[in-house]
Amino acid sequence: MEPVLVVHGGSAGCIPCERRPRVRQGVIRAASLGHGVLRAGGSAVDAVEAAVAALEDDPEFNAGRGSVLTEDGEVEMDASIMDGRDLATGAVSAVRCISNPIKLARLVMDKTPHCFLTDRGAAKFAADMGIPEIPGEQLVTERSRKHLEKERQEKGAPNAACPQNLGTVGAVALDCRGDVAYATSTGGTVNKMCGRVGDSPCVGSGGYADNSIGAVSTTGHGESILKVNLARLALFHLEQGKTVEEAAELALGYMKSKLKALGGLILVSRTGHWVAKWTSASMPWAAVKGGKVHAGIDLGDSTVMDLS
Ligand SMILES: NC(=O)C[C@H](N)C(=O)O
Repeated sequence: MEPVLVVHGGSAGCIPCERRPRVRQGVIRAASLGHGVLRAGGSAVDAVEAAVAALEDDPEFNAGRGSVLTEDGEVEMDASIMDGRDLATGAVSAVRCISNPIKLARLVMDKTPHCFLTDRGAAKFAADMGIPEIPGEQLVTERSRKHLEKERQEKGAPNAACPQNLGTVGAVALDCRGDVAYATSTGGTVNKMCGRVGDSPCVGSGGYADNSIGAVSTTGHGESILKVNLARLALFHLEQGKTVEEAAELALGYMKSKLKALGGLILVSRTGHWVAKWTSASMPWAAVKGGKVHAGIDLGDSTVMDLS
């Protein structure tokens, strides 16, 4: 089976010109890294974890370092991962002071009888697993501080139709054995209440993976994505015989018509067809398949180059 790896860097409004090359490089680097895991014979789960961990380490994205801040000026992160072979899943929410929430979500999947740990319990589990605690400040960037400041001044309630929270990250993969997986990680929405949990750690909303259908990772207004179970909805349409493009369009279209909410998703089918689709102004994405890297940010700006 020809392996496929697709990543996204979050549905967004307009991305300022000076950031675009760094954002573009970030998604291409992560997709190439994840695809390298697949080429070396690694599993889809290992590949999506590696790709998302790379995006968490990149301060350009709203996940790990670079996460947006809560109303208290702190970083609280959510993440989830799923293995399409057996529907095994691991998720964490409201975690602080660790570099890679996606690695903790993976450990929840692999090492506990549970699917989802939160807050204090997740922190204790991280310590038990030997994950180093880092000062929360290390996750905070100048950009996220300014973003919170601006949001406080504007006192805007999160607007479903106008996503400004660039950067939730996600990956989907199909490996050489035909197994699929997804991973999604985020700092959530800027100025969110302490303890707010979004869609990203919720299986069925922030992502889904099932070997008999495919894998999907979503981004956008979390409360809306939760209400429509966006990830599972997209896979439902695929299961019903729609193409990956149609399934993505139908799921995002439903969320838009029902809730006036915008977002985006990446999807890979069990047969290796893939799509990156969004209804927001932009969504950085990159895909690697058959020696080619495809990437884009806005509608109609996608490029293809040889994998180096
Ligand atoms: N940008 C995002 O995708 C935000 C994320 N879906 C959340 O609401 O937590």
